[in-house]
Amino acid sequence: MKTRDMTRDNLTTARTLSEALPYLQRYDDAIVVIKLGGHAMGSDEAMATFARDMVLMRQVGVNPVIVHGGGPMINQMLEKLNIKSDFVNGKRVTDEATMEVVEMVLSGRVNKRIVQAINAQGGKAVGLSGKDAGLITCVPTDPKLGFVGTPDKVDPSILHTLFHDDAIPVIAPLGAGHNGETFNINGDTAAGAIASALRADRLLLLTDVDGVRDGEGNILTELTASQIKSLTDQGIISGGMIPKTETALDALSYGVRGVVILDGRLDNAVLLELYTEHGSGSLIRAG
Ligand SMILES: Nc1ncnc2c1ncn2[C@@H]1O[C@H](COP(=O)(O)OP(=O)(O)O)[C@@H](O)[C@H]1O
Ligand SMILES: CC(=O)N[C@@H](CCC(=O)OP(=O)(O)O)C(=O)O
Repeated sequence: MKTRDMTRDNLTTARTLSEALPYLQRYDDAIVVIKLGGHAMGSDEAMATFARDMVLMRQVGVNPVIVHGGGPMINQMLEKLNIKSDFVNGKRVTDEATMEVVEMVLSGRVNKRIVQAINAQGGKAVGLSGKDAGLITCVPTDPKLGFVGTPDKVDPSILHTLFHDDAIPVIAPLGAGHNGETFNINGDTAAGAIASALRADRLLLLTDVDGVRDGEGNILTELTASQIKSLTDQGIISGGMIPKTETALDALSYGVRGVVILDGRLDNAVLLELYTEHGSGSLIRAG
């Protein structure tokens, strides 16, 4: 994507959609999948800025698809209900009671907060989960993780219908099982599966760090598959960063053009990545 005289300054000082719009080149029918992690969801003001960016992208012809997380919000609700929760390699061990809470929190409060924020900015957001319209069908990831699912089949036809109708899909990371179960999918994994099925131009993983760090704590602005493997083997990539880098490599192997792991708490994080010369965060490309 090229920039038309877009700088960080004129983007972040634009107060209204119409002030920012002239700086954004049209990019018709590009598909950009954005994973908004729970840690990247900030105040109502930060959510409004994110929502404004989504509406701007749609206005210049891009089809944004938002896949959200909500791990911290699930934790809060589980705590209130006195349900203990453990993670293995960044994935929540999910029994039946936990699954119920995960679905209520993700498909309910978290999904609708994003939908409402986008609609308040003049967009037409539609909230759904992977269970709607056969979007994501799952198989169990590992019997030890309970109802944690790995996407087995993704049918993105509902997303094309929404694009055609000028709508912005907002997707909660849940999937249907082959036997009527509900599965909890790590948000990054769900975003990667959707980006792959859509052959997206970009997958952006928004989180609470400014990229992937090496052993000395420096941000790696570009990363290769072999660096990811070596950093993971050394334990430098750990916890919640594991599903992100795994997702990046999978998505690239399915034809997604590039994956960026970046700080979603920055103002205009998505537009700065897509429209400024240097972008931000860690870019992972094929090859
Ligand atoms: N090498 C690394 N570089 C950067 N962050 C890392 C690394 N290894 C582990 N992390 C951790 O991964 C976290 C991001 O994952 P997670 O908490 O699951 O985010 P989100 O909720 O946004 O999906 C960071 O806050 C950081 O603590
Ligand atoms: C299987 C699994 O771990 N699912 C996640 C789904 C939410 C998520 O991914 O949220 P973040 O992106 O905010 O971390 C969970 O239960 O927390």
